[in-house]
Amino acid sequence: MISTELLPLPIGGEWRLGGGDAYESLYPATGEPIARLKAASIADVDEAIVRADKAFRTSGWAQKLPHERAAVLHRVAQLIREEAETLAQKQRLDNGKPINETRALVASAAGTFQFFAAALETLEETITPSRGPYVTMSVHEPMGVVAAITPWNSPIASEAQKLAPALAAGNAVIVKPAEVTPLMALELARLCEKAGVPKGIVSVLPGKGSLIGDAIARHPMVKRVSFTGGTTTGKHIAHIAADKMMPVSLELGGKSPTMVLEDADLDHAVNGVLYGIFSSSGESCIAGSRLFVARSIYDEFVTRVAEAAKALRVGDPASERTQMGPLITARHRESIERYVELGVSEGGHIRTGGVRPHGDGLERGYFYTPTILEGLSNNARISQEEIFGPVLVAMPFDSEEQLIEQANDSVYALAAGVWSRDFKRAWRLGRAVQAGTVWINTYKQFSVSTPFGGWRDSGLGREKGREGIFQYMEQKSMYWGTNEQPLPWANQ
Ligand SMILES: NC(=O)c1ccc[n+]([C@@H]2O[C@H](COP(=O)([O-])OP(=O)(O)OC[C@H]3O[C@@H](n4cnc5c(N)ncnc54)[C@H](O)[C@@H]3O)[C@@H](O)[C@H]2O)c1
Ligand SMILES: O=S(=O)(O)c1ccc(CO)cc1
Repeated sequence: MISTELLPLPIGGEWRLGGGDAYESLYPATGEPIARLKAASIADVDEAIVRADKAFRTSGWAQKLPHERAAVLHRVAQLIREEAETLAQKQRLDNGKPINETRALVASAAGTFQFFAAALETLEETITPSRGPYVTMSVHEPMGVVAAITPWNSPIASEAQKLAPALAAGNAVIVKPAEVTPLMALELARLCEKAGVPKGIVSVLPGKGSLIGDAIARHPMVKRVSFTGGTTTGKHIAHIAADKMMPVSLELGGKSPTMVLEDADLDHAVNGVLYGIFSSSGESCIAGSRLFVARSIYDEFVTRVAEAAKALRVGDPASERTQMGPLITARHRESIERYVELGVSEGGHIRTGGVRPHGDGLERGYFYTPTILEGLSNNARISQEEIFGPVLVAMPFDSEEQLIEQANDSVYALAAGVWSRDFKRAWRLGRAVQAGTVWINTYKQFSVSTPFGGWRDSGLGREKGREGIFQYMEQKSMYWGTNEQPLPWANQ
């Protein structure tokens, strides 16, 4: 247990208990409580937002010069690094990811603050070509109060990805973490305050999405929502945004194809396919959950992937040897089990996995074995719907045309992988596949300097990259008259 005390929340500049129901955050590896807190209430939502608006207008945060705000963000990055191990251990307890993964997430959060500090400090406004006796400039202003609504699968990284650019842009930020993983947002708010972000600029409101997330998105003072989560919730938020005429960015689900051609480096590809689907227990929006393999190498390749999947070390997230931890909740594991049953009822057969592992105390947590299904078409429901777990559907393909048609036959278009030694074929497929991110001879690599986002039901807008800061700014064009020449109606 991290603390037996109820954890206070930063609400409008004050750390106090939420006004909602008390609940416990559970360690997915054992089901034991690790923290207790009271969720935010609707009254907390209003208070946090009204105070955030005041802090935006009066605290001087928005008026700081870029290098001054950047210095504060650099301090946040430094504080994250100073507390990296404690944060990584807390993140492990909060969502059950193996410690090696949570260390990487914490490092990426620090890198994100550093990157957006640099993006802010080097941001240049534009002088546009003049078409008259004036100089025209395009400048950017902060929006006011913006909201970050995040999922449970990579909390510190998802939250830093929104908080850092939103703060860099000069806004006040309301963070709504997933109910089951509230700890990292609380830690980031604490570190922001310690680094010099004024009180009231960052509030954290954990609680039920349909209540607290919904109320935040609907609040008239919230000027933008940056949302990461499921497509159904994303569409709901898009409707709210349409009613308010509010810009919104949506990082949603995926069902990403990985394509292995007969000329691929098979050792490398086996490893890439495994990592693509089974790291983070498959609880990853960009999980490579549909595997297409050239028919001539299909049997050999899938046999190698299945053998390697069986050998993955599933277990204690605290151990550095562990490759796959538990799933987030018992309920989520049940949903994955139902999908696997559905796959079998649709005619698929389980090549490996499909069960809960036993021994070493694993029965206490929400563990599931790495699972591969075969014998299904790309039209099967489990080939089309996001499972968000360690379940791979393997399918052979006969031609590049058929491969592209099937890879693109999905409502999702978040990411894709191509494995081939032939540069021209890899290029052709990489260009033809519809996805926000394509990895060639690698998978699940991220860089904060590269834009990320999805097409179709996988989302709207892009996070990260230098342009990521513009999500949180309004654009303004300014015309400066340069001579005394009268306007057409002068003296009339
Ligand atoms: N594209 C990406 O970058 C990315 C990254 C990680 C996860 N995801 C997606 O996230 C999903 C898994 O996360 P999840 O189960 O937490 O998603 P979710 O949509 O259930 O919840 C995400 C967040 O939205 C809140 N929420 C839920 N209902 C809401 C409502 N009616 N109004 C406002 N807020 C609401 C939740 O409390 C949570 O904070 C998967 O679909 C995954 O693909 C996408
Ligand atoms: O793999 S995931 O944890 O789902 C994830 C989180 C954030 C991003 C965006 O950089 C991509 C993948």
